[in-house]
Amino acid sequence: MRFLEKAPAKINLALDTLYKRSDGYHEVEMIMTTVDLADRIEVSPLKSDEIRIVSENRFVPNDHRNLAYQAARLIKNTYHIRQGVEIYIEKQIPVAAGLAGGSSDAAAVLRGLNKLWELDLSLEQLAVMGAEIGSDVSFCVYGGTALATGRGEQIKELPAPPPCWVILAKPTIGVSTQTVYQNLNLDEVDHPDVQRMIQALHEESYEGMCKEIGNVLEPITIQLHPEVEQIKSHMKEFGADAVLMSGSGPTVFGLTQQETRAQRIYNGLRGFCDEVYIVRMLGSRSSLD
Ligand SMILES: C[C@@](CO)(OP(=O)(O)O)[C@H](O)COP(=O)(O)OP(=O)(O)OC[C@H]1O[C@@H](n2ccc(N)nc2=O)[C@H](O)[C@@H]1O
Ligand SMILES: Nc1ncnc2c1ncn2[C@@H]1O[C@H](COP(=O)(O)OP(=O)(O)O)[C@@H](O)[C@H]1O
Repeated sequence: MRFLEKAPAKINLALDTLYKRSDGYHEVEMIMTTVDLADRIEVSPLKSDEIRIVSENRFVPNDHRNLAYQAARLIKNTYHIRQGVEIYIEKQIPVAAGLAGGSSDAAAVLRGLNKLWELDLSLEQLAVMGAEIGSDVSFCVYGGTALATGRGEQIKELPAPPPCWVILAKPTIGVSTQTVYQNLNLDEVDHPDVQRMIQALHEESYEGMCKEIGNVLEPITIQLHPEVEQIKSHMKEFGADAVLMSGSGPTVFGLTQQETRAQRIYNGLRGFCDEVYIVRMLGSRSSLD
């Protein structure tokens, strides 16, 4: 018996940091939503008692460094499972992009192994386990749209954003989340208004959502990698209604409600950037079923 799970990428519509905690993490307020660019995860039982990672993507580690491996090890040890598992990862999400690819793979493994080993755990229980692997894994267990607080692991469901096209453009640089956070000076932060973004989502206001997007990590990554600013400028020139970097970057996303304009932005950006995608927001949690 094998189980297939979709592992969608996320974007941060808002990312605010409140203060640095004594454990070294930042207390955050983030509005996250999944998009239909997804890895495909397949979990199947092995006769030998081992965790085997299989992926054709050369940027994805096939050992304990893989977040999918860590998820399998955690659930296996917690519930004293003696059976081994092969985890096949078909990678579609660019790696180290600010799109939570690794976190979403880990979340998909938790969901998949819950089924394979008939553990009958709730999403809440899986999300608590996910937080041990990384700050974004809990959100990825649920998918959909949510307010994430704490260091990112406290999840509160929000209404789906108004329908629109999302153009993703990833420059050919990798960004370390840790480095970006290390360079953040909390005294110089221009805070987005997360409450007004939540209100815009409740009001189903596309204009409100575009107005309130903001990410305190964006200026840090731009300072380290000025090409992010260039991509932002191009997206605006080609007609995106709102443009923001996702997470710690370097992927930039642009929003539009018009399909022809989305295509124009996509075509225009392909001249500057190798990895460009047109996607839709998945909206609500049920899209993972
Ligand atoms: C910034 C965000 C926004 O969605 O996304 P990405 O750019 O990684 O996609 C995430 O919160 C990233 O989550 P994740 O990638 O799971 O990070 P973790 O492994 O937990 O943390 C990596 C490092 O980032 C810093 N970190 C992370 C989260 C947080 N709230 N405060 C922090 O200071 C810490 O230095 C930590 O050691
Ligand atoms: N399953 C995985 N897919 C992608 N990257 C992974 C995975 N497991 C571990 N990693 C490592 O995690 C780091 C961050 O990757 P990723 O999750 O794609 O980015 P981000 O945290 O920016 O959203 C990379 O350096 C990569 O080597």
